[in-house]
Amino acid sequence: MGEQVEQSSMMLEDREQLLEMYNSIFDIIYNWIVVVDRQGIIRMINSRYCHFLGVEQQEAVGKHVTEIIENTRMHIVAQNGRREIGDIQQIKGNKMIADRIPIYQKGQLIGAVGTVIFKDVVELDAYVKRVGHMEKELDFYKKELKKALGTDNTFDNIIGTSQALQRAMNLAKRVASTKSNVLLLGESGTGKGLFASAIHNASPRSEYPLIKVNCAAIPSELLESELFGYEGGAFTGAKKGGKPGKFELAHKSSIFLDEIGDLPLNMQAKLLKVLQEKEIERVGGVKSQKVDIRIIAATNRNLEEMVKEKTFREDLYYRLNVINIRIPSLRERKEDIPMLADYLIRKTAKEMDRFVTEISPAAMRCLVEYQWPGNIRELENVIERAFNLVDKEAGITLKQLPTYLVAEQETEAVYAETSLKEAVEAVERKTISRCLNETMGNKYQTARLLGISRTSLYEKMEKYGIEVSK
Ligand SMILES: Nc1ncnc2c1ncn2[C@@H]1O[C@H](COP(=O)(O)OP(=O)(O)OP(=O)(O)O)[C@@H](O)[C@H]1O
Repeated sequence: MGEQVEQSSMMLEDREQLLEMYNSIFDIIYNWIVVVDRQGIIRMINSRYCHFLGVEQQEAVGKHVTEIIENTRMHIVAQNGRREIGDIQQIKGNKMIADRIPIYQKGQLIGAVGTVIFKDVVELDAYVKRVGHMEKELDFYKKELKKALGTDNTFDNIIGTSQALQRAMNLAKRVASTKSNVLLLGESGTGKGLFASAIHNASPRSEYPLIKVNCAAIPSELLESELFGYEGGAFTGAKKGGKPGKFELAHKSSIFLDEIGDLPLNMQAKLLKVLQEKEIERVGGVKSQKVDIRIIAATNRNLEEMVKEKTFREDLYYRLNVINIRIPSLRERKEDIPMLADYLIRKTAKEMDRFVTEISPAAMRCLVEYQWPGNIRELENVIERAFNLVDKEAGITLKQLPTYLVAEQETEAVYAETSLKEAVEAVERKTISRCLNETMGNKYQTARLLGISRTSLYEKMEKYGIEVSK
């Protein structure tokens, strides 16, 4: 008996909770809703609808629906039990789309529920079109902005299958979705910027643009206002309304601090404060503001050494070094060079609107053997230069590669996999370059040393694209 009482009181409690929940939903729902009984008396009406009608909820409930809502047919539906969907109803000068649905309980008609979905059909239509158009436009500009900022790269743009690169990529992919700060280490031109974009674009923050700062490129006296922004009148020459800094712009996004090793000590302290307090204050400002940012830092310097030498703050180093990814140099992954060269040739051909797609085996061999101190950026430059020298739709050969690059190779290595003609040309090219170096660019002496006429030397220099540096 006691158990039964307990059970039914629990059921009652459940019902009350359920009712309370339905009431809340009814009230917060975006649509405007009214419920009438069979006599057309309003039993429920949500506050949004009341607000539009300009009546109080308590005032409306209990009144006949015709007293509260113009042109209503709710009392008719509550009588005849026939649903009306999509009826146009004029209320307070607005055209509304009204749905009126009879309510039955155990087969008995007990009233009706009515909803009004938007205040004006024409406006709704125009609104939907406008929003759709704006969304498309926004998407377009987001993409364009990313392209313009060079931040539209994803992991698909990182070329290379070598183990060394794949290891770095796998780690980067794993950490992309986390909130952790990332430190990218690697020589200049290895792709640190590319990795930073790819990590950001694979993260939940990718809706917002990646903000880039090259710490080495901004004069130290401007760095603070660049990073933190300033209030109007903060200093002479300050913009009237002030200017947001890069940290502020990176709110909810990621900030790429390139060349972090070049950040002066005073700015290191300020950056540390941002990381600890997650707040920034504009130069000349009085109040601080919260920022939610993820830091992706990069450097080609040895930060550990710098910490030892006390030129880089140890506490900042640990904060930034939560995850560090070392990007291998091109020398450490020579097997990626052919694939990279092909990719860059295709990319350059597209950018320059040219049909060059081929590279001779000797030229490719030369690229693979070279030491690439400037890494992929240097490879990009070499390919772009070759495009400027190559005949219209011909392929790239040794002739279009810079002398320093070809001269570095052992001639045997060059002609081991090439045609006799190319091998002869490679030897000629190399010999001429060497002689020109020896004679410090003196063409008369070079021609004599080589036993050829000066005209012939000029012709060959032009053929091989050899230039004498002044
Ligand atoms: N694995 C790769 N695949 C394709 N392109 C690459 C790759 N790595 C780098 N690049 C390209 O090489 C160029 C140099 O890369 P990036 O600027 O990212 O190097 P970095 O390490 O940031 O250089 P720095 O230290 O000088 O700023 C860029 O144009 C980039 O797109």
